[in-house]
Amino acid sequence: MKKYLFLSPAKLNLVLQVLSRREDGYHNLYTIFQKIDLFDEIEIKKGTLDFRLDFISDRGDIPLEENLVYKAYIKFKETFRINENHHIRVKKTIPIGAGLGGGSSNAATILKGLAYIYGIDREEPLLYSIAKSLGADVPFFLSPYVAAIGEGIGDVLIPYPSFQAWYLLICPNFEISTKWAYQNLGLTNSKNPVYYSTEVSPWRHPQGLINDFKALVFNKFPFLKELETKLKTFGCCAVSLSGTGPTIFGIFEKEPPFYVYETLKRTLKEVKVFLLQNLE
Ligand SMILES: C[C@](O)(CO)[C@H](O)COP(=O)(O)OP(=O)(O)OC[C@H]1O[C@@H](n2ccc(N)nc2=O)[C@H](O)[C@@H]1O
Ligand SMILES: Nc1ncnc2c1ncn2[C@@H]1O[C@H](COP(=O)(O)OP(=O)(O)OP(=O)(O)O)[C@@H](O)[C@H]1O
Repeated sequence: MKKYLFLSPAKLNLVLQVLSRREDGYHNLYTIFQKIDLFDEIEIKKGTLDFRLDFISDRGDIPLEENLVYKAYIKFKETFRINENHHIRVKKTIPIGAGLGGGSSNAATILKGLAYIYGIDREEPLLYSIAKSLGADVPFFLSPYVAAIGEGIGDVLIPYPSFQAWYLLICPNFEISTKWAYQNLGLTNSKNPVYYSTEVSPWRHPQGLINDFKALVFNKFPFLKELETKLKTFGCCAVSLSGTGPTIFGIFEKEPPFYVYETLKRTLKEVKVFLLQNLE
């Protein structure tokens, strides 16, 4: 029985602008995605007698039918007519519902992993269609890009440079529903995006790191605004919210901020703190 191990990375939205509402209930975006070195582990055992999913997470289980790993697995098997069974083990490290795209990344890793195992080209358009049907963030994780501009619902990808940085993440231990955030944004008019050049990092851009969910989310959870203010006092060159939150990240360009990391870990309660880098 053959066993394969895959890493499923998290993302940050360095920039997230919501431009217009669409007929299908989704929104058109201009976002900058960045993959970072925080990973879930996914092990796939091929040719087992039955199917099994072991989901190891400190937040408890997710009902099988709702798990994006299972959804991706079933869609892959149906599309490519695979009859074999598998045992899948997912070890979560990426906090769930944190704005880090963990579920979307797991789905894309299952698609990429099974494509590898069954010799299907990673560029196969059917893989992209499955990815899009699973969620707006999944195509980015399926793509080979470590950083990309996402347009459309986030699925139209243009490669973007992966600028070197240290990312200090603070992840409060509650979830923010993405659906709730989009529904409560109250977007009435369409707008044009602020475009970011590839010449300088987005945090060196004159407009800084725009995230259109900040006002909504900070208003509902003032604790996040406090975290942002605290991070700024530690001398990072920019601070923002990832996705619809609740993760707040600070950027340090030159030295790894070990002291700040240790201080925040020691003094903040009910949060997880990570010191990470961009994938290259
Ligand atoms: C917040 C982000 O993570 C930023 O990258 C994404 O925009 C959300 O991506 P996702 O979690 O993969 O989103 P999905 O699972 O496809 O959609 C969850 C809900 O978010 C809303 N949604 C999502 C993406 C988008 N471009 N417009 C939306 O309005 C929809 O109400 C949808 O019902
Ligand atoms: N394998 C999975 N890992 C994490 N969450 C999953 C998974 N499968 C389903 N989910 C569900 O998806 C929801 C969003 O989880 P996820 O960790 O992807 O959130 P997120 O990082 O906020 O996503 P995004 O930034 O894409 O909006 C959770 O409420 C969770 O129950």
